[in-house]
Amino acid sequence: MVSVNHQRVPRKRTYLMCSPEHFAVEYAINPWMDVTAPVDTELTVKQWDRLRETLVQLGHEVHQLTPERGLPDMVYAANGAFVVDGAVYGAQFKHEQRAAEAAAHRAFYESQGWRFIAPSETNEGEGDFAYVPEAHGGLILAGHGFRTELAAHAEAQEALGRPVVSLRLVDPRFYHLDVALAAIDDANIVYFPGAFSAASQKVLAQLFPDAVIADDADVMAFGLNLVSDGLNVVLNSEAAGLAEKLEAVGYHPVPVELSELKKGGGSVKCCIAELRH
Ligand SMILES: CN(C)C(=N)NCCC[C@H](N)C(=O)O
Repeated sequence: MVSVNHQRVPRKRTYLMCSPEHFAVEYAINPWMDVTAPVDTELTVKQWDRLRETLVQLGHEVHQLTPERGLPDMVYAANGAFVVDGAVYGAQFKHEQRAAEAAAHRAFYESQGWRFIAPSETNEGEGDFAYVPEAHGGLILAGHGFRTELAAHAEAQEALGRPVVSLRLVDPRFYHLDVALAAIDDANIVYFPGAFSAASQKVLAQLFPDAVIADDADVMAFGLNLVSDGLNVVLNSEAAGLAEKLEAVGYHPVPVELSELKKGGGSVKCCIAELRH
């Protein structure tokens, strides 16, 4: 691949994470979860700590949500809400096993003085919503097909006052938008076209002609489940091919190992909610 000399500028972020001390695979609500596969809790906590330290070393602020016993998926903090311009659109989980997580997120945001909008439609927060602040004046990309209902996209638009572009996910392995698409800076994205319907692929190609296009190996390695500050892209260490593609266009890949959390069907992004003032 040809190396391009782009001047990428990082922007300091504020994140929310939730420690995996109660993480386990006790039920299977996505194709990646296998209740018979053992999880090493000590290693999970170690890998998660490393991820948190990586963000802090990159200069970001990381808040923590208190994990609750009996909510083994609470570590996937990105699913609890979607925050844009200081407003918080709360989650309403599809599966009852995760339903109680929504209240914990709401309590966090309300205790910190954020403007919280309670949802009446099923949606899984940043799992299915991404924000690209400088694309077309500030665009919300939203996934539906497996978890978040289409009606939640309209509700989010009313709650947050930004245009929402609905994208249909068609492959159950990529059941959340954030497995198949990520903002890599304030104006551009990386995505795996095969996760989307043909019409949604056309929409993405029209809106983001310069997007980085990921392949099968990238998405299967959970590479797109990343967080970026505009320069540094923190992503699963298994996604070496995607790291190379991003480096070739001027980003700085920061690989982290998250093998244990992949057993629950998530990686870097799922563990990190962005708090956007
Ligand atoms: C990248 N993804 C998919 C996320 N945003 N969240 C992971 C959620 C995993 C959880 N076991 C579940 O199935 O809900």
